[in-house]
Amino acid sequence: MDDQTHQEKDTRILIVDDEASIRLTFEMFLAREGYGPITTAATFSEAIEVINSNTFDLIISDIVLEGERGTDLLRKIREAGIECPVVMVTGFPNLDSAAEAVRHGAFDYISKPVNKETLLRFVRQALSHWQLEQEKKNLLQENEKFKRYLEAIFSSVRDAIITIDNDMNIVQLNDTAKRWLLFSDSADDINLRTSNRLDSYKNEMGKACLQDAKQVLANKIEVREHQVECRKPDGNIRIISLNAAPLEDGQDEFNGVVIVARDITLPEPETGPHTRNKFHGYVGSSQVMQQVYNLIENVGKVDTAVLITGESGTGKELAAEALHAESTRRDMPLVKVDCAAMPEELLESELFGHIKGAFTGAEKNREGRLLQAHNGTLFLDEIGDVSPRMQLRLLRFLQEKTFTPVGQDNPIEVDVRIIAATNVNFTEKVKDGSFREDLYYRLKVVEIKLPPLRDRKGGIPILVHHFLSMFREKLKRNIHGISDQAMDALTKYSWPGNVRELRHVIERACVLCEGPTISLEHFAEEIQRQPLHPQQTPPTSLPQEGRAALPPYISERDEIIDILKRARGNKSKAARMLNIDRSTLYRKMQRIGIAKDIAKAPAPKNTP
Ligand SMILES: Nc1ncnc2c1ncn2[C@@H]1O[C@H](COP(=O)(O)OP(=O)(O)OP(=O)(O)O)[C@@H](O)[C@H]1O
Repeated sequence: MDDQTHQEKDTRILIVDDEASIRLTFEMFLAREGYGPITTAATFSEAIEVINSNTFDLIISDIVLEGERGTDLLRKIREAGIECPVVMVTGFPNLDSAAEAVRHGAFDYISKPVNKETLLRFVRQALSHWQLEQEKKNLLQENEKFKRYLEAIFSSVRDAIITIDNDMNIVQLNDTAKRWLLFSDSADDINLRTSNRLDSYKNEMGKACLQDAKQVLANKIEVREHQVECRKPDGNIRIISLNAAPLEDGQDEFNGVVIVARDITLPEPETGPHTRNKFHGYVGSSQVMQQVYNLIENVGKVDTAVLITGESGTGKELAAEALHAESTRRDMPLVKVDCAAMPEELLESELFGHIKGAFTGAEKNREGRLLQAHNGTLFLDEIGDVSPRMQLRLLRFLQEKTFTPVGQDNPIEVDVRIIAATNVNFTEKVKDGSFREDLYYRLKVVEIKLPPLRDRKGGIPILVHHFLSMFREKLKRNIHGISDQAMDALTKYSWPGNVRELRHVIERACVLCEGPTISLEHFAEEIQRQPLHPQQTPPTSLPQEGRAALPPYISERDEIIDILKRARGNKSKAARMLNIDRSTLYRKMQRIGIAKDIAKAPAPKNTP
């Protein structure tokens, strides 16, 4: 340390000695070197008094003070919380007590007689030591403050943050991360169950973190936007997007991985507080899907016939599976028959069975599907297409609970629950006489109507993420997300093939996608075209009036703001232009965060 440093002003030194000559000499030596202000005290009590009312950078004290001991003074100094260095001055007979003073925290001791050079050398050393101590203390305080600041950020962000060392030990994780790793919304059990090994967390979040951490540790490069479905204990799923990056210190030392995860689940419109976004094989949380789930749950338990209606690909087979799973018959067989897939005679023996020799080619007895479904459920898909003769046979079975295999005389009694599905308009068929009205009512004791996907477009993002996760796993692709434009196109497309078509589109995109993000180019032309040619969008979307002047890739938010402006803030008119009802418009505005007064902004100049 440079001497000059301590010879500058404001080096406050206290000299305690009962010999006036020593006090004076020391003061003179030090003052000449530029130290100061210098205070002197002749007695123990005088020293205590000045120590209590001043601060010092250095105290030089005789070890013997007219009956009192310098070591007592040292004790008093430390008790008062004063940390500056204390140098003891001692004569030969007191060397032991001086050494003891050092053990109790004195910086050092100087043996008498003390010449100028020795004194100055000790003073320099003590002060530079003191300065180093002060710097260390300030640094520690700064570090402590910074740590607390980081901890505050760490615990107040809604994202989950986890840091992991090179051996997969969790170094730090915030409360959100704990909750997601433990699937618990209760903070109470967090501390009880947390482990510091990342691989001990076996839920989707834990597995995804582990996978990303391994990848970062192996390649030392970032993993971005890894999206996973995480199931909460209540059955709801959240879409979590993970970013994992190498944890490096300033010197390019690799210290592990930092993972930041964010819940990117998009709220579906019309969801309430007790909504489910997953039910058996279904994904979706719109109001209409809630009704479907509730109906399946309630009807599942009763043994009535159920008719499931809906366009192709809306999930009718899923409904049949869910109904069976909800029923008391769940451990018995669910037998499925696609009535449209075979001609009448084949269907008859498929359903009712036949005995050997019943017709040409019937070489042995065949057990029908009805018999196979005994005590279980028979799912008759595409029931709208069956012939009048088969309709009559089915009606008899529903009335009598018995059937007769082809070529047999004796009826067989079975206990089978019938679930039928159709994608044709039954009322038309009944009206034109191609389907028996009596059978229709027998089948339709309860009807479950599945909405086309174009009528519940809010459900598209969650389905997209669901299928993305599914095919990422299945095809072993490293796809992490989907671009906004691609998602926009998917939500604008009319989906004539409903969820099945969406599933195929995502599967195809995953096959074609070589990078981490699905984008427009991975879709067929008719889907890509959507945002650029809004007139291609389904009839339930914007009518021409609202669309004509909208730019390409317009978002739902821009679309609504634009229409609200055109309607000069009149929500009923805007809702009409958007082809939705007023309450849906309000909900959308609330969800997307459009302030009510935005609508009052002046209409664009080019609007009529
Ligand atoms: N809400 C949904 N969530 C997740 N997957 C769904 C949903 N609806 C349908 N699917 C999936 O879409 C595909 C088609 O569903 P399903 O076979 O049940 O439709 P369907 O109405 O019976 O069709 P079709 O009338 O053509 O037989 C299946 O892979 C099914 O798992």
